[in-house]
Amino acid sequence: MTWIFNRPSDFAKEMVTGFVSAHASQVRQVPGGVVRNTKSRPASVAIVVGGGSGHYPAFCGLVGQGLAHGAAMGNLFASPSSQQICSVARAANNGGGVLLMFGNYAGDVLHFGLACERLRSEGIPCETLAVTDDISSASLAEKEKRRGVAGDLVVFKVAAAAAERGDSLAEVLTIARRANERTRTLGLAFSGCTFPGAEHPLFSVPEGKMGFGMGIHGEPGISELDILSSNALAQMLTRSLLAECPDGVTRPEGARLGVIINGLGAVKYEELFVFWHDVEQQLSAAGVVIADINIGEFVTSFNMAGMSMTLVWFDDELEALWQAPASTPAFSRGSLLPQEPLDAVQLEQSSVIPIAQGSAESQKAAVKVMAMVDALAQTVIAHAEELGQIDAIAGDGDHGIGMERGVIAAQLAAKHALQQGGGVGTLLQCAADAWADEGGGTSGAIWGVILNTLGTALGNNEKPNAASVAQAVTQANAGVMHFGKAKPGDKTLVDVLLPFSQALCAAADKGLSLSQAWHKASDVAQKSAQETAQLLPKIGRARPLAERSLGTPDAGAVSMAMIISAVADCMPVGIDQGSPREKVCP
Ligand SMILES: Nc1ncnc2c1ncn2[C@@H]1O[C@H](COP(=O)(O)OP(=O)(O)O)[C@@H](O)[C@H]1O
Ligand SMILES: O=C(COP(=O)(O)O)[C@@H](O)CO
Repeated sequence: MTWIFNRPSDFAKEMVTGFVSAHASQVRQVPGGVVRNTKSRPASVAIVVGGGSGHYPAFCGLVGQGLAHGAAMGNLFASPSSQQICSVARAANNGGGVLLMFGNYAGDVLHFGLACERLRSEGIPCETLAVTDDISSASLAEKEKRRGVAGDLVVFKVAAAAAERGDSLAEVLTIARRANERTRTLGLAFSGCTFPGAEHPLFSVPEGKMGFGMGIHGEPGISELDILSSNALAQMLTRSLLAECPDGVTRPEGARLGVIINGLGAVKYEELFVFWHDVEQQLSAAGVVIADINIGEFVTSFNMAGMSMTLVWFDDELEALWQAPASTPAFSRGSLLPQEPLDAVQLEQSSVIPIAQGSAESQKAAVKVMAMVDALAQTVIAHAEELGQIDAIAGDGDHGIGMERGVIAAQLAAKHALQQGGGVGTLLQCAADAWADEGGGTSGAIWGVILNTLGTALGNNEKPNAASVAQAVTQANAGVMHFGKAKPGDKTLVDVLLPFSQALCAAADKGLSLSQAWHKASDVAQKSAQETAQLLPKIGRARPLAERSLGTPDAGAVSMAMIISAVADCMPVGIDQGSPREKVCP
């Protein structure tokens, strides 16, 4: 459990504020995260890392000279939003472009990808790299699908040292990719983690067992085994890691390796030292050269009991960059002359965007849309625990928490837009940004896209009708598929949104009123959500354990259907009249 907190929902924000004030000589807070508080080499590439909170020292603890220039921080186990990432990247930019780096998680990939596009459109050269060191999360043949865990540190550090020596953005990206290619991690967990104020652990491991290969958000491992002695664990992890030599290395004998023994939260340093004593013997017996060893906490899983072991297969350049000096709140090596502190600068403030006024008709419709937002928020909040339980079957169990955070923020932002005279379009767009910002994770990014597209399509002039809503939902679905790359049948919310949009279009074509069309399409959505139980996930957190999810519907599909149904309940059938029309959707 978590012992020290105020309001659970304030935990991540208060943690960053406390961290910054404790390390003010090295870092300063900006909207969305932290940046170095010391001057950087002018025109050098800025390394901006990030991801969910709850993984300290990832990610804010790794900001400082010789390592990251900035860290974008989301809520607990939820990626930061693209707006938060852009804000940190702008503050960290030294004029040499920005490399965004993160672990390969769906939410991070979506939000950092979007941030990269935005930064480029602002004229800031930008690239992304998703770290993929966790060998338990996908086979070698599909290594681009692997998750990023403690290897994050290695890839961030190598890239930062290359940026520090003056490499261009393209050169930094190349060396970071090589570091990622040559870094492998394997971990395990003995018990789950419990968030502040939560009554139950987010995930758990059966008593006396260990989740071999369990991920840092509790993604179920490859297998559940009886707990072994340190010596047996060392044999198992060393053997598995050495079995995968990177390209260009034919055998472990003689290879120079960097080793990281990483505590995942509740395991003590003393235990890690016992484990290392056993690993060292295994590595020596295998004939490798132990070029460097780090033991401690580098990427954690909040208060989960577990540990991981990372091997970095050095070449001369990687080893030199890894060994280059660095000084951050949580990771230091060598000695560095402290850089001058940054001048007090005008930092980007969370921008207050003026609310575009809606026409009288659209403002009137916005009142109804507000009632729908209230209703969907109530539904999500009431079912948050159930959504988390569905997500925990093969995912990470945080779908309910993330959706709850998202809808509460969306509700507040929508109310503000309505009070300021916004029409339907503005109300939905404000709700979209707030949802993406506060919800984070994959669902935050996706719901941000959905509401933004609906808002843009419906605008602030006309009263929405069956045809305009059907077209808007069709565009929203296209946006989600383009952005998230999920296809029908991949077991995601697309398996509800697509048939829903098609049914809505068909009903609008027949001339049904908006409420009639929505009710009809809602029935299709409910059925489609249940049908996802028969699908195997091909994308997202649940993919590595696809079989476990067979028989259980997809969490995002279920919440999507719930929301559609809550909106339907706000539309009494038969009140507004429709009339036959031209074909509404392509
Ligand atoms: N690429 C994608 N496109 C659309 N929806 C997706 C995609 N990946 C995952 N999802 C949806 O997101 C849901 C999980 O949301 P959430 O819990 O916020 O994600 P995370 O896995 O980041 O914690 C899944 O149940 C699925 O419906
Ligand atoms: O904690 C994380 C959240 O990832 P999502 O994809 O948003 O669930 C991740 O940032 C850790 O690196």
